Amino acid sequence: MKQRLLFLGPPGAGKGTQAELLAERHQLLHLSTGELLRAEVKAGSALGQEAEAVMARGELVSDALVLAIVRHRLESHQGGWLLDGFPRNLAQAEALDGLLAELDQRIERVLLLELEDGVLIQRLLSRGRADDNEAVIRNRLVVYQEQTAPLIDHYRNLGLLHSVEASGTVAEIGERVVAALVD
Ligand SMILES: Nc1ncnc2c1ncn2[C@@H]1O[C@H](COP(=O)(O)OP(=O)(O)O)[C@@H](O)[C@H]1O
Repeated sequence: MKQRLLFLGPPGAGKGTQAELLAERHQLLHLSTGELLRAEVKAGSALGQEAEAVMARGELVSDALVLAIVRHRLESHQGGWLLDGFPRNLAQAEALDGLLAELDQRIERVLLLELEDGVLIQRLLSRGRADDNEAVIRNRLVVYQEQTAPLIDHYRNLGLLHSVEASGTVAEIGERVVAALVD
Protein backbone atom coordinates (compact mmCIF):
# COMPACT_ATOMS: atom_id res chain seq x y z
CA MET A 1 0.00 0.00 0.00
CA LYS A 2 1.13 3.49 -0.80
CA GLN A 3 1.94 5.48 2.34
CA ARG A 4 2.23 9.07 1.14
CA LEU A 5 -0.98 10.14 -0.45
CA LEU A 6 -2.77 13.21 -1.60
CA PHE A 7 -6.54 13.53 -2.00
CA LEU A 8 -7.72 15.99 -4.61
CA GLY A 9 -11.24 16.95 -5.64
CA PRO A 10 -13.99 19.53 -5.19
CA PRO A 11 -15.62 20.38 -1.87
CA GLY A 12 -18.29 17.79 -1.12
CA ALA A 13 -16.61 14.94 -3.00
CA GLY A 14 -15.93 13.13 0.27
CA LYS A 15 -12.19 13.64 0.63
CA GLY A 16 -12.37 14.16 4.38
CA THR A 17 -14.53 11.09 5.03
CA GLN A 18 -12.47 8.76 2.86
CA ALA A 19 -9.17 10.18 4.07
CA GLU A 20 -10.15 9.65 7.69
CA LEU A 21 -11.20 6.03 7.11
CA LEU A 22 -8.07 5.20 5.18
CA ALA A 23 -5.76 6.95 7.64
CA GLU A 24 -7.28 5.04 10.53
CA ARG A 25 -7.06 1.71 8.77
CA HIS A 26 -3.43 2.14 7.77
CA GLN A 27 -2.16 4.30 10.63
CA LEU A 28 -1.39 7.25 8.43
CA LEU A 29 -1.31 10.85 9.58
CA HIS A 30 -4.46 12.53 8.22
CA LEU A 31 -3.62 16.11 7.54
CA SER A 32 -6.69 18.19 6.64
CA THR A 33 -5.86 21.87 6.37
CA GLY A 34 -9.58 22.74 6.53
CA GLU A 35 -9.95 20.87 9.83
CA LEU A 36 -6.78 22.35 11.27
CA LEU A 37 -7.94 25.84 10.30
CA ARG A 38 -11.37 25.29 11.84
CA ALA A 39 -9.67 24.17 15.06
CA GLU A 40 -7.64 27.40 15.08
CA VAL A 41 -10.81 29.45 14.52
CA LYS A 42 -12.53 27.63 17.38
CA ALA A 43 -9.57 28.17 19.69
CA GLY A 44 -9.59 31.87 18.83
CA SER A 45 -5.84 31.90 18.10
CA ALA A 46 -4.23 34.76 16.15
CA LEU A 47 -4.02 32.40 13.18
CA GLY A 48 -7.69 31.49 13.53
CA GLN A 49 -8.72 35.10 13.71
CA GLU A 50 -6.82 35.79 10.51
CA ALA A 51 -8.45 32.83 8.73
CA GLU A 52 -12.04 33.12 9.92
CA ALA A 53 -13.44 35.82 7.61
CA VAL A 54 -11.64 34.40 4.57
CA MET A 55 -13.10 30.93 5.20
CA ALA A 56 -16.58 32.34 5.75
CA ARG A 57 -16.42 33.77 2.21
CA GLY A 58 -15.17 30.49 0.74
CA GLU A 59 -11.89 32.05 -0.37
CA LEU A 60 -8.48 30.51 0.26
CA VAL A 61 -6.49 31.61 3.29
CA SER A 62 -2.93 32.74 2.58
CA ASP A 63 -0.45 30.22 1.24
CA ALA A 64 2.10 31.23 3.90
CA LEU A 65 -0.30 30.51 6.72
CA VAL A 66 -1.38 27.12 5.39
CA LEU A 67 2.15 26.15 4.55
CA ALA A 68 3.35 26.92 8.07
CA ILE A 69 0.70 24.56 9.44
CA VAL A 70 1.64 21.76 7.04
CA ARG A 71 5.37 22.20 7.57
CA HIS A 72 4.99 21.99 11.31
CA ARG A 73 3.01 18.73 11.08
CA LEU A 74 5.13 16.98 8.47
CA GLU A 75 8.44 17.92 10.08
CA SER A 76 7.42 16.35 13.35
CA HIS A 77 6.00 13.13 11.86
CA GLN A 78 7.68 9.86 10.94
CA GLY A 79 5.83 7.50 8.63
CA GLY A 80 2.98 7.72 6.16
CA TRP A 81 0.59 10.58 5.63
CA LEU A 82 -2.48 11.58 3.72
CA LEU A 83 -2.98 15.18 2.69
CA ASP A 84 -6.58 16.37 2.28
CA GLY A 85 -7.43 19.90 1.17
CA PHE A 86 -3.80 20.79 0.54
CA PRO A 87 -2.31 21.80 -1.83
CA ARG A 88 -5.11 23.95 -3.20
CA ASN A 89 -3.28 25.97 -5.82
CA LEU A 90 -0.09 25.70 -7.86
CA ALA A 91 1.94 27.86 -5.47
CA GLN A 92 1.06 25.51 -2.62
CA ALA A 93 1.90 22.47 -4.76
CA GLU A 94 5.32 23.94 -5.55
CA ALA A 95 5.92 24.82 -1.91
CA LEU A 96 4.96 21.27 -0.96
CA ASP A 97 7.42 19.86 -3.50
CA GLY A 98 10.15 22.01 -1.90
CA LEU A 99 9.23 20.94 1.62
CA LEU A 100 9.14 17.25 0.66
CA ALA A 101 12.53 17.53 -1.06
CA GLU A 102 13.91 18.98 2.19
CA LEU A 103 12.43 16.08 4.13
CA ASP A 104 13.60 13.59 1.50
CA GLN A 105 10.06 12.35 0.93
CA ARG A 106 7.78 12.17 -2.09
CA ILE A 107 4.11 11.86 -2.95
CA GLU A 108 3.41 8.28 -4.03
CA ARG A 109 -0.10 8.68 -5.41
CA VAL A 110 -2.74 11.36 -5.93
CA LEU A 111 -6.39 10.30 -5.79
CA LEU A 112 -8.82 12.57 -7.60
CA LEU A 113 -12.38 12.22 -6.28
CA GLU A 114 -14.75 13.22 -9.07
CA LEU A 115 -18.40 14.18 -8.77
CA GLU A 116 -20.81 16.44 -10.65
CA ASP A 117 -21.65 19.89 -9.22
CA GLY A 118 -25.34 19.18 -8.60
CA VAL A 119 -24.56 16.30 -6.24
CA LEU A 120 -21.74 18.24 -4.58
CA ILE A 121 -24.05 21.12 -3.77
CA GLN A 122 -26.72 18.80 -2.35
CA ARG A 123 -24.18 17.04 -0.14
CA LEU A 124 -22.73 20.28 1.16
CA LEU A 125 -26.14 21.81 1.84
CA SER A 126 -27.11 18.77 3.91
CA ARG A 127 -23.83 18.95 5.87
CA GLY A 128 -24.71 22.36 7.24
CA ARG A 129 -21.27 23.64 8.26
CA ALA A 130 -20.92 27.40 8.83
CA ASP A 131 -19.54 27.91 5.30
CA ASP A 132 -22.10 25.57 3.72
CA ASN A 133 -24.79 28.03 2.58
CA GLU A 134 -25.55 28.10 -1.12
CA ALA A 135 -23.78 31.37 -2.03
CA VAL A 136 -20.57 30.37 -0.26
CA ILE A 137 -20.71 26.86 -1.69
CA ARG A 138 -20.97 28.25 -5.21
CA ASN A 139 -18.00 30.47 -4.52
CA ARG A 140 -15.98 27.51 -3.19
CA LEU A 141 -16.75 25.64 -6.42
CA VAL A 142 -15.57 28.62 -8.49
CA VAL A 143 -12.40 28.87 -6.40
CA TYR A 144 -11.89 25.12 -6.90
CA GLN A 145 -12.26 25.37 -10.69
CA GLU A 146 -9.98 28.39 -10.98
CA GLN A 147 -7.27 27.61 -8.47
CA THR A 148 -7.31 23.93 -7.51
CA ALA A 149 -8.38 22.13 -10.70
CA PRO A 150 -5.10 23.08 -12.48
CA LEU A 151 -3.39 20.69 -10.04
CA ILE A 152 -5.09 17.80 -11.83
CA ASP A 153 -2.86 18.29 -14.88
CA HIS A 154 0.13 19.01 -12.69
CA TYR A 155 -0.11 15.61 -10.98
CA ARG A 156 -1.24 13.80 -14.13
CA ASN A 157 1.92 15.02 -15.85
CA LEU A 158 3.95 13.62 -12.98
CA GLY A 159 2.25 10.25 -13.51
CA LEU A 160 0.76 10.26 -10.02
CA LEU A 161 -2.94 10.80 -10.71
CA HIS A 162 -5.66 8.16 -10.26
CA SER A 163 -9.34 9.09 -10.66
CA VAL A 164 -12.06 7.76 -8.40
CA GLU A 165 -15.79 8.08 -9.13
CA ALA A 166 -17.13 9.68 -5.93
CA SER A 167 -20.87 8.95 -6.29
CA GLY A 168 -22.71 6.45 -4.13
CA THR A 169 -22.32 5.46 -0.51
CA VAL A 170 -19.30 5.96 1.72
CA ALA A 171 -18.63 2.20 1.51
CA GLU A 172 -18.87 2.12 -2.30
CA ILE A 173 -16.49 5.05 -2.69
CA GLY A 174 -14.21 3.47 -0.09
CA GLU A 175 -13.93 0.31 -2.21
CA ARG A 176 -12.98 2.37 -5.25
CA VAL A 177 -10.40 4.26 -3.20
CA VAL A 178 -8.80 1.03 -2.03
CA ALA A 179 -8.80 -0.32 -5.60
CA ALA A 180 -7.01 2.83 -6.76
CA LEU A 181 -4.25 2.26 -4.24
CA VAL A 182 -3.17 -1.21 -5.29
CA ASP A 183 -1.03 -1.53 -8.34
N1 LIG B 1 -4.80 24.52 1.54
C1 LIG B 1 -5.61 25.55 1.81
N2 LIG B 1 -5.29 26.79 1.36
C2 LIG B 1 -6.07 27.83 1.61
N3 LIG B 1 -7.23 27.77 2.26
C3 LIG B 1 -7.61 26.55 2.74
C4 LIG B 1 -6.82 25.39 2.54
N4 LIG B 1 -7.45 24.34 3.12
C5 LIG B 1 -8.58 24.83 3.66
N5 LIG B 1 -8.69 26.17 3.44
C6 LIG B 1 -9.81 27.04 3.88
O1 LIG B 1 -10.72 26.27 4.65
C7 LIG B 1 -12.01 26.18 4.00
C8 LIG B 1 -12.61 24.80 4.22
O2 LIG B 1 -11.80 23.82 3.61
P1 LIG B 1 -12.14 22.26 3.67
O3 LIG B 1 -12.37 21.84 5.07
O4 LIG B 1 -11.08 21.55 2.90
O5 LIG B 1 -13.57 22.14 3.01
P2 LIG B 1 -14.11 21.96 1.54
O6 LIG B 1 -13.21 21.01 0.81
O7 LIG B 1 -15.47 21.39 1.80
O8 LIG B 1 -14.16 23.32 0.94
C9 LIG B 1 -11.72 26.55 2.54
O9 LIG B 1 -12.86 27.06 1.89
C10 LIG B 1 -10.60 27.60 2.72
O10 LIG B 1 -11.11 28.85 3.12
